[in-house]
Amino acid sequence: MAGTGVFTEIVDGDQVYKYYADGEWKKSASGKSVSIVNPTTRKPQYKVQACTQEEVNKVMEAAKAAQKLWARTPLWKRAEHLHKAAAILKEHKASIAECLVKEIAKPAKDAVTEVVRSGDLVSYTAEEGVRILGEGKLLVSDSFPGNERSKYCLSSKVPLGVVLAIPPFNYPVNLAVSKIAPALIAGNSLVLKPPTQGAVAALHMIQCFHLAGFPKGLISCVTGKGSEIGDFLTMHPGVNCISFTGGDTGIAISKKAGMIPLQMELGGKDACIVLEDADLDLVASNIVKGGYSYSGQRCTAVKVVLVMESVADAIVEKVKATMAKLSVGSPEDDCDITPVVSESSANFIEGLVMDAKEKGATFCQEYRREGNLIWPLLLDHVRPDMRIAWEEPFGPVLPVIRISSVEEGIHHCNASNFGLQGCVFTRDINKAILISDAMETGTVQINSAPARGPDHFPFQGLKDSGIGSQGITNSINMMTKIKSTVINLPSPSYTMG
Ligand SMILES: NC(=O)C1=CN([C@@H]2O[C@H](COP(=O)(O)OP(=O)(O)OC[C@H]3O[C@@H](n4cnc5c(N)ncnc54)[C@H](OP(=O)(O)O)[C@@H]3O)[C@@H](O)[C@H]2O)C=CC1
Ligand SMILES: O=C(O)[C@H](O)COP(=O)(O)O
Repeated sequence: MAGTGVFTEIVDGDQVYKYYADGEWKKSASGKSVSIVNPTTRKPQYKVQACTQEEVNKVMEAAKAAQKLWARTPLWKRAEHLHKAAAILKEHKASIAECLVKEIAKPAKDAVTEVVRSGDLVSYTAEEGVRILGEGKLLVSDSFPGNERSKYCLSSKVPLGVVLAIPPFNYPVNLAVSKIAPALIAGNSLVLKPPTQGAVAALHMIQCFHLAGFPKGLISCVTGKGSEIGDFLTMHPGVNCISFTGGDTGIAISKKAGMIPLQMELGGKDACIVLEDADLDLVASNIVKGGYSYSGQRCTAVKVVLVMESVADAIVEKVKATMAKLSVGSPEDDCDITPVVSESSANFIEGLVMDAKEKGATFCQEYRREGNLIWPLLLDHVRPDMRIAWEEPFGPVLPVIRISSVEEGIHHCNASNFGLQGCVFTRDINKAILISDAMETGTVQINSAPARGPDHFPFQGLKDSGIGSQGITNSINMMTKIKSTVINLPSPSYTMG
């Protein structure tokens, strides 16, 4: 159970979860806490410390000192620690999943899956790090005009220093470890600022890393509202790299952060283009899975369907029939559709729905909402003048735009300020490749809904969807810099003998 057994030390007598610094669980000197509201009950569920700027300063100092020693720790030993953390994480999947259910209303089975997936991600990162960080490059000077073979350049990857990780609410464990593990294997130290909704799950995950015996100060976790301590963290001179996943906040951070590497995974408006020759059953099941899993609260959710007019009626009917099988209710009951994360999020989604209603969209189901719970909704005959055609609801509401040519679909996709993923359904692989090339998104899925996983695949967004690329290998590389050592010979090496 959350906060008990090996997790007892992470919570104080007043049931406020502590923050983690210098290898210890601590209460903030602020004396203040931040309340986490359960999206289902809409009542306070947990409390976390509201850390102070002074506490952040101390964490940064400790992280800097610990990193110096960690960078000298053999790679295989760093990997060993990560494998241990992965095993402990999986061992405690039930307790961590319980927090995900209560804090972010993630359906019970998906919550367990998130933790197991996270353990696998940590192990894979340890293995990949051992492989790719052990490799370097040798260059000889005479491959460039005007040079003899008198210089040998050896380049290898070295850590950046202190990495600041800021994940979003929807995958507070998985999108935290996808930053923590690459940072650590590459020899960096790590400061985590978890999302407020999801902070307690993240603190449990950090305890698993603590139990794995990482050196003091190497990993820290400071809690508090992003709006209060976020700027102080992201503009802190002690930070050498920021890895952020979330919404528009990331755009603001990228403007404020100093001259340090940034990895930004932001929002999306993933389009699903359906051609006349597509397997319509496959399309319908992918639209429902892609559009409504975790109630549409995935950056990679299908967020607009662009379907050829000739098959639109058939697709809409099939999607409606599949949607009718979705269960709606509480995450504890493992329902498919659960309450969205907050009342403000539900209000925002409702605003998009009402705008579409006023402008004449066809409602395939009756709009229904109770508290934060919104029943899955498909909106047909959506037009470009409706907000839902462009904005990301992050909820179980999906617009269908009927198109008369593939070009129209590509045009709509590319007119978006987002460019995360997209998908195309057709039996014609040649067309699929041409459409994929034309879509301005970081990834295009052919005949499947968008998805980030498997976690070792490159994952990146164009335009307002991000900077850089994620995925295990890319994240490890991103959290290193190249160091060259040049051996200068007294005479060209091929002159001897
Ligand atoms: N491309 C991708 O991989 C993904 C993108 N997203 C996008 O994220 C959004 C939903 O997630 P959500 O958590 O609401 O996103 P937010 O951008 O609101 O928050 C993300 C994180 O940033 C923190 N934060 C808030 N303000 C600041 C600040 N000024 N400085 C630093 N950190 C800050 C938040 O903390 P706090 O909670 O305390 O406010 C949270 O940890 C959607 O737009 C979605 O598309 C989500 C998942 C994946
Ligand atoms: O935050 C998100 O929405 C995730 O990055 C999506 O991950 P998934 O596609 O594996 O669900």
